[in-house]
Amino acid sequence: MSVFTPLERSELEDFLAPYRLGRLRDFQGIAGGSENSNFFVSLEGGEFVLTLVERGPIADLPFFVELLDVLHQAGLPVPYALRSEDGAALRALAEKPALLQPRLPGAHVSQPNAHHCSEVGGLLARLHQATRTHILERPSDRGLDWMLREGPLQAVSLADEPLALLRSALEEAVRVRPRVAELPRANLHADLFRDNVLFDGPHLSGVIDFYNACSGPMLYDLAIAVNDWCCAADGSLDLPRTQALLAGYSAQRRFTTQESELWPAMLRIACLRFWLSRLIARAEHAGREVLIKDPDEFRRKLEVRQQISIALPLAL
Ligand SMILES: Nc1ncnc2c1ncn2[C@@H]1O[C@H](COP(=O)(O)OP(=O)(O)O)[C@@H](O)[C@H]1O
Ligand SMILES: N[C@@H](CCOP(=O)(O)O)C(=O)O
Repeated sequence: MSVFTPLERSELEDFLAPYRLGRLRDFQGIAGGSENSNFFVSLEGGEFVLTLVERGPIADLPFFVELLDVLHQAGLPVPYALRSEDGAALRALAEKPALLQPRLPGAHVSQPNAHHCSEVGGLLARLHQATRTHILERPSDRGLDWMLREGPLQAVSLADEPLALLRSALEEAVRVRPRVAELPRANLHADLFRDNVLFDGPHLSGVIDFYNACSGPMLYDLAIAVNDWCCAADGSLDLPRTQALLAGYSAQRRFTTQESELWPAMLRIACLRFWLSRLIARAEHAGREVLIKDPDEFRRKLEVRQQISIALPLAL
């Protein structure tokens, strides 16, 4: 599923005129994506992506626009919102909030190697460094409070074995919460999976889909990325890719002792977050034509994260 709101050429032309980017050459709906309607838009003035925001935290769109401006100004390859001639970043099309952004080059990498992971680690550290001194506050709507609220609700539909795993993950989340609150913070992407990163050859050329972005502990963002980019087929951590991602990150920001101590727990918390959100999405969208991601992928990852043998590299 991809385009929830089809567009007529004439309404798109009217919408695009105030950007002063020349005539519309072509446009097409983008097949990937599951939340919003996205279109590749080719104009005389260049290549763009139009997003119609269909769901999610619509009231927080000004936060996303501001964060992407900050990251763009810091030189990160992100899709900031273009302004129309009267300065508007957020406009409306087909009665939906609409944003026009530059189209970033590159393609998704489904089977990353250690080099890709090193680039992702470096990018994530730059994102954190660019925001940590002036954090734009936005609590995550999928943070620890949410996990502790949703976890017990999902528990009722689980068999004994996954239920025991879920209970122990929730108990750990309660135990470590006060220490997590003390970790160094910044703005987080909070969903830095392979399908949100573009590579142009070996070069990381884009990071997209900031709709989970929030403020919070940097270690959480790192755990989310490692859990997607550095896994073997059975969900366990692949040593060369994990070390490469951590080294790419720590080349730009040193880890603290507290982060090192909480690293194993944080990897499990990051599994819990996506296990729960996928369980909820599966129940909500059953039978509908919406991409449903497998919750059991993160149950398996959580199972194999009970023992963590790869430590955070600490500077001597
Ligand atoms: N700025 C961009 N530049 C290039 N491709 C993009 C851009 N924004 C989105 N895309 C493409 O559109 C797809 C869906 O975008 P995404 O933001 O993940 O949608 P959704 O919010 O619906 O999940 C991406 O996988 C990517 O291929
Ligand atoms: N990358 C996630 C999807 C994004 O999370 P959501 O809570 O916004 O649906 C995944 O692979 O599950």
